[in-house]
Amino acid sequence: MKIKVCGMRDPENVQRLIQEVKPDWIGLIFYSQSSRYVSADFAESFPETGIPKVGVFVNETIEFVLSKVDEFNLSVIQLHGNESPEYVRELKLITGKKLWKVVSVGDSIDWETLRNYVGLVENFLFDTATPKHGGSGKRFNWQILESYPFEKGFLLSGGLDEGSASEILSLAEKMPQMVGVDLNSKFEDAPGLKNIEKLKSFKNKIRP
Ligand SMILES: O=C(O)c1ccccc1NCC(=O)[C@H](O)[C@H](O)COP(=O)(O)O
Repeated sequence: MKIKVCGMRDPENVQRLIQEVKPDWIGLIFYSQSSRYVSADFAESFPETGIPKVGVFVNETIEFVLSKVDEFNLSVIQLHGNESPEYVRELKLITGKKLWKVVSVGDSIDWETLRNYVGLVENFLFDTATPKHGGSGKRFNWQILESYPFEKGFLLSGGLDEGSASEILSLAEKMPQMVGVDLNSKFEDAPGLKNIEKLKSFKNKIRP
């Protein structure tokens, strides 16, 4: 089970994360209305981690995404808005990067709508629907995922906390397509500042 820690931006906090937690991905949020927004000023102070960086974007222009891919040496582009399959196809052609499409989950999911993305993205990421797009700290009803009809991998997200570990492992047993989890606000002392002890404890539970 892979781990993405999202919403990082404090250089010292990033260093501790790399040394003590060693997640599989580090998420940087390029959505200006997020309290975890990574502005251009961070590019120079952001340490080179050796861990793949995932850039999170919400309905951005391709030019903006390209500029952040270059500035921050991003490995993965996470699309967290209403990006169409046509947009995703164009971005994939231009950047050649791995793309993750976020599915904002409310009461149900229309699997047919997702079918158009299957050949384009590396993974889906299921997160709780919220007007702020992400970082809500709220869980959705994971039972909805049990009818997931694709072989395509996905990450689970939305309000995951230390107490979620055993339920996550049970879900992963039922769903081999689940490649990882995305951790954010429930592991924070302040927006963009992660609690390293909580993350270590969660990682030990999920990958003892
Ligand atoms: O975290 C944010 O502030 C955010 C805002 C707008 C779009 C995406 C955002 N976060 C991206 C993520 O992938 C989060 O990890 C995901 O939404 C889960 O967050 P949480 O519910 O706090 O665990």
